[in-house]
Amino acid sequence: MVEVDTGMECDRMEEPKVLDYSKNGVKGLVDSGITSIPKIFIYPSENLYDLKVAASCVEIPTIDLSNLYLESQRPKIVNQVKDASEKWGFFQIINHILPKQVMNGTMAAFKSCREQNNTVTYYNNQIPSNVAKAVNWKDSVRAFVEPWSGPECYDGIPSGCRKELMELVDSATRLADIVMELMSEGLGVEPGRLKELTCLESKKIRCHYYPYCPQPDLAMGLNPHTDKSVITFLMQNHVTGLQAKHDQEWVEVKPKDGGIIVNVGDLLQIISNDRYKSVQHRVVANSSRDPRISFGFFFNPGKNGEEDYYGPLPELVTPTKPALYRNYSMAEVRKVESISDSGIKELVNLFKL
Ligand SMILES: O=C(O)CCC(=O)C(=O)O
Ligand SMILES: [Fe+2]
Repeated sequence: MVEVDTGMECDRMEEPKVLDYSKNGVKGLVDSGITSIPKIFIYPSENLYDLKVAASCVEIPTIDLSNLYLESQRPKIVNQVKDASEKWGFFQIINHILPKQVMNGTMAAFKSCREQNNTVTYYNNQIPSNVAKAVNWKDSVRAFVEPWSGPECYDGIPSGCRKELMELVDSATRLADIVMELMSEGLGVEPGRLKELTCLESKKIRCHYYPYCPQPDLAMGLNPHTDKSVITFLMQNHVTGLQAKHDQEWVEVKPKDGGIIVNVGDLLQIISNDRYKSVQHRVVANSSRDPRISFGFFFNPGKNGEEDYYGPLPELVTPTKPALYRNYSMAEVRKVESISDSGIKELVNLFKL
């Protein structure tokens, strides 16, 4: 079963192929042998020009964490993280604490679950009609992990890879702690500052399966968006497709075995009072016969009360650099999230003063 909420007119949903799609996801359509894609996946022609933008040979920064605990090396690494977060909002870390066998093994387990059974519901775009250009060429599952939730929060994940994913989320959280320390130091505040704001406590997990697309120039794997999180970790298999926007160009994020892509979300742009930037990214439709697999781990503040306010860190607000955003509660963030999983700089625009 697939949940689709595109907010689009019904006539686009009336194609017979769409019925197949709702039974067994995008992968089901591909398995049925289609050679042309149903209309609901076709990007309107006025938006297609953007799909053609060639990525230049520029690459997102890669940061090697192997010498992190050598006192002489740490300032250099902090500086790299600061620079990448300010100028790119996107970087790849290597030689970190997550073993690549564990990451690759969990992605392989998810891939084989998608290919073997359909016992879970895959979701697709849940974005408002003014943003939804078309349904994305992918099948995804997700889990919301809150400080108060139990193991049932993983019920939406196929049982064949659930245990592996839960373990991976635990180790990724330990790594996020390290990355947030580096980012805090880069801002010139206490290393534990983001952790103290509970930014490691609430997590959203998305596992994506991007099947082969017979007409990749007409569809998108995932619409251009910025993440609403504080930070996001992305893991991807060997199939390319992810692109990040930098200097008005789409730059291909080349998969590195064992690498984890870190990106700044809207909430960190706000907390850092615009020092760090959330960055648009997208996934082009997969033209390779191999499916593209990716996991997104989104880290968010865990205090949800109407009275728990977040906003630019007071340490970063000065008479010459006043607060650029108002304070907000996570309840307000959740309201926006419940309407859209996607969108570009939605929270940044919403809380801007
Ligand atoms: O599949 C990817 O590499 C990107 C996923 C992503 O950006 C997201 O889920 O927000
Ligand atoms: Fe994203």
